[in-house]
Amino acid sequence: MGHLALRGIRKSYGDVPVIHGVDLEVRDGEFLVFVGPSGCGKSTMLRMIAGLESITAGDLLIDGVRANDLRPADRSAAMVFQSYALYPHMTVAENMGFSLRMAGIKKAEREQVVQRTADVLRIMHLLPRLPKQLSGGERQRVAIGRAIVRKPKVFLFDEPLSNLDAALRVTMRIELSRLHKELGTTMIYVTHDQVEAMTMGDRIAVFNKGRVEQLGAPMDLYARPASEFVATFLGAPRINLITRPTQGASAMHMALWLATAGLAPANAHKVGIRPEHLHLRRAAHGVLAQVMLAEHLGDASIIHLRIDGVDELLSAKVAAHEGRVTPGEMVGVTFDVGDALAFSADGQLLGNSMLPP
Ligand SMILES: Nc1ncnc2c1ncn2[C@@H]1O[C@H](COP(=O)(O)OP(=O)(O)OP(=O)(O)O)[C@@H](O)[C@H]1O
Repeated sequence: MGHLALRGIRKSYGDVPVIHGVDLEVRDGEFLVFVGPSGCGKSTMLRMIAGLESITAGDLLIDGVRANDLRPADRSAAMVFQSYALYPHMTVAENMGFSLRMAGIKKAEREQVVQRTADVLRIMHLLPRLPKQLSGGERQRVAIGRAIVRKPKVFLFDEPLSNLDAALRVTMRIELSRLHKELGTTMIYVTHDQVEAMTMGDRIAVFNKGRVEQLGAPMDLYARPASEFVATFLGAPRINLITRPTQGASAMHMALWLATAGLAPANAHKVGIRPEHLHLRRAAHGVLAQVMLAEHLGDASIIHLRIDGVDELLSAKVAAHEGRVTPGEMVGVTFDVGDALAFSADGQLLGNSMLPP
């Protein structure tokens, strides 16, 4: 089992509160991602679960048992860090077996567990090596192996892939997802990378300034973000936000607002529309825009557009054939109003007049 309940968790450093009351259930066997911008408190939250930071107020329950005052070693939670923290003078096999040795497990049994774990992680060939003889990705696998041998109820990952290059990060993402399926152990994974969050999590908790802003399945959060903050944080390029035009706004700003916010509630302050929901047409169709920059990615293009009187550029993500435009060119922008999200002046998703129920 590996069920966690966080009830009203708060954390202050001295007089400074950094976690303002988090309530969260982590299901047994779930892969839960904590995501959010730098400084929002996700690492602090993870470290409180691990027992590396004290909990100022609230209750942490692991399988129904209050764990606030348990020592890290007694929580059955294994943490994997961004820096691998391997013992440099020990071989991979010794590193992986270290916690078992400390627990007084006999050599033969230790070796068996290490071999089996190395097999799962596909690092059998690395067992005799020293950490300095490993690549970054291999070191990270060993660090994970060292956590697995302890058979914890929950794995805690603190940005484990951020020291790896882009290609290796993709490979390790897939590896970790496979490992999660194979082990079926509860995992909590901290990252500021929304792609990792979207692709790895069964559910995502989006943190903002020491609070959980929204919790849910990745695609639900993407399609139905509770706030402007969540809408902006998930998705790259980021969602386009169009502010309600005030008196004296340009005709094109008015046209853009009416086109996107046609069905929005009367108190809509901003409308968001994702780049993949914008389409480019000839200038006579839709809202008139000028191409400022075209980024061709091969399979798709990101087109940055200026609309007369609108401060921020809009970005459109279109198929390569649709993206054959040149800077300076005038195009028409169209979209399906059903794809637009309306937000109130305080950034909350409004009504659902534009979304299917
Ligand atoms: N030991 C500490 N003493 C005082 N303040 C701290 C301490 N550790 C963290 N903080 C503060 O608590 C807040 C949350 O920090 P935390 O490291 O949890 O953020 P994070 O979301 O994990 O950010 P990052 O992605 O940059 O690691 C920050 O404002 C940080 O400055």
